[in-house]
Amino acid sequence: MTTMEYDVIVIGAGPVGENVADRVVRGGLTAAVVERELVGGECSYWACMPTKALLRSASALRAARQLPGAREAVTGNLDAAAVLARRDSFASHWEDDGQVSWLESAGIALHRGQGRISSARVVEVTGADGVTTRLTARHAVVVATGSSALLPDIPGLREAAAWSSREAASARSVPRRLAIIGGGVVAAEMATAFAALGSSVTVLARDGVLPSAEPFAGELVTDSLREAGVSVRLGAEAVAVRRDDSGTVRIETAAGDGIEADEVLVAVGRTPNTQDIGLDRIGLAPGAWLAVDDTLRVAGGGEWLYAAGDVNRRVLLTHQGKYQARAVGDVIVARATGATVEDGRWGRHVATADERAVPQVVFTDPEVASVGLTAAAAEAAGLRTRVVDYDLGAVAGSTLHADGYRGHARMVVDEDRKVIVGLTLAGPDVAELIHAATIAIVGEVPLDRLWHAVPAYPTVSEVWLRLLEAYGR
Ligand SMILES: Cc1cc2nc3c(=O)[nH]c(=O)nc-3n(C[C@H](O)[C@H](O)[C@H](O)COP(=O)(O)OP(=O)(O)OC[C@H]3O[C@@H](n4cnc5c(N)ncnc54)[C@H](O)[C@@H]3O)c2cc1C
Ligand SMILES: NC(=O)c1ccc[n+]([C@@H]2O[C@H](COP(=O)([O-])OP(=O)(O)OC[C@H]3O[C@@H](n4cnc5c(N)ncnc54)[C@H](O)[C@@H]3O)[C@@H](O)[C@H]2O)c1
Repeated sequence: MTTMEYDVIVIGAGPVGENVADRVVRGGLTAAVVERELVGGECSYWACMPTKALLRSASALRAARQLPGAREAVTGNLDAAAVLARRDSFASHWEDDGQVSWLESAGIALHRGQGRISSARVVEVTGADGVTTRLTARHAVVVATGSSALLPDIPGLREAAAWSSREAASARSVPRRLAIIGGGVVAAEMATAFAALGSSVTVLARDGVLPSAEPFAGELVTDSLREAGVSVRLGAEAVAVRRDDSGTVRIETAAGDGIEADEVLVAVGRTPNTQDIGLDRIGLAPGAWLAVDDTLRVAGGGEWLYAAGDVNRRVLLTHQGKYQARAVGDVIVARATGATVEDGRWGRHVATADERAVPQVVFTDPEVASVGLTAAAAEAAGLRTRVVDYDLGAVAGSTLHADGYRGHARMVVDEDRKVIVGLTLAGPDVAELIHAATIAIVGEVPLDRLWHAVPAYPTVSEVWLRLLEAYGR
């Protein structure tokens, strides 16, 4: 068996693994990434990029239709084939040569195949040809293997060839009828996308729509899905699924209803890609999420083992995973070179923003942009809070932005420290507004000082002033 040695070995070349490797190479170490599918991972080919491409054209069309003058210029409907073609290009036609070239230019070695840890600091890579190469790491092994769609234990689901988010994101055509099991982020975004593309969509949202967001966000998205013709069944639970000989899928609910569809998408969360990566060889449980400390070192895994991105379950988002990648890359370099490790709160080598300052944008209609804690999460965390709500449609900038602009804003204030701990905006085009709130939360900017951060007139950002006025000085 061929053996090769590097300073750092990263298993998984998704957005997180690529960034870990880049960071350690920039720090002067050598690095190899191991990838069994496409360099770029879930995000590039089956998640963030293709799904946002599926949503964007419909969003632009909606925006034009909300404006007299522009509305009259829109003469047709969404061209589904053109949307799918644009999506194909954003998924790089499911080819990774562009990302492989980037790895080469960054000085990162690539080993294609399934990576498995065989002992401390040793990873064996089995390629498609069955040939195994042994890689040894002088300093660290980083698990960045990501996650896969969870298939719940509903009888008949597997046999019915249910779609996961992968099949939805890479769909070759638009099903006439699409049923979706789940009400979270994937379900809400894909219901929005496929309804706009022409599917007749039914959502079985057992636990509600966007249940982890502020309640008003889920309510606004539910209303708009229903206006778009989607059947949103709150509280409905699928208990059996069957595809008949004609290809029709029949879903039975706990309440005894039957729903027919041409495809069924299951979107009920994720499971870690740790089943077959050799965890049993080092005393860890295969198939489990990998718990890590703030420097991303795996609990019980030895000082050489780290895990970053989805696989450690801290936050299942690309931008947070890449933030972890920068921290873990830098801390590996620091430990390898004997430099000081800055692992205090907000230190260079920790991912503490994961705790309380995570931004997320859900690209539904309306968009839901949030950062930090919801009112309920802040209360559960024991904070003494005050919640301030404001009608986003009443801001001058919003009325200009679109006729009939509908939206809502909520600010959660920690009353003991007089700082914002959470902010949620739901409304058309709010995605680009959320970073101001992230800065306010991470910077722990006191409300008294925020009064001096004056939003420009007439923008939607004036909601900041309105929220402060509603809070009072
Ligand atoms: C439908 C959908 C839409 C999403 N949209 C967004 C969004 O808009 N914004 C956002 O921030 N996040 C979004 N996410 C989440 C985002 O996709 C993930 O957080 C992100 O991909 C995690 O990156 P990662 O590198 O940790 O894992 P992954 O992207 O899953 O990459 C892991 C890589 O490791 C490889 N691998 C696994 N095991 C092995 C092994 N043993 N050997 C070799 N290679 C291996 C895999 O093939 C894969 O390439 C979305 C997720 C889904 C499902
Ligand atoms: N725009 C974005 O940022 C974006 C978009 C898509 C996905 N993502 C990421 O991908 C991850 C996965 O998304 P997801 O939507 O699969 O998970 P999710 O955790 O957002 O939602 C899953 C939903 O399914 C429900 N559920 C669980 N088991 C169920 C069952 N047996 N039957 C019916 N409902 C059930 C849960 O209550 C939950 O509401 C998310 O954590 C998210 O971070 C992000």
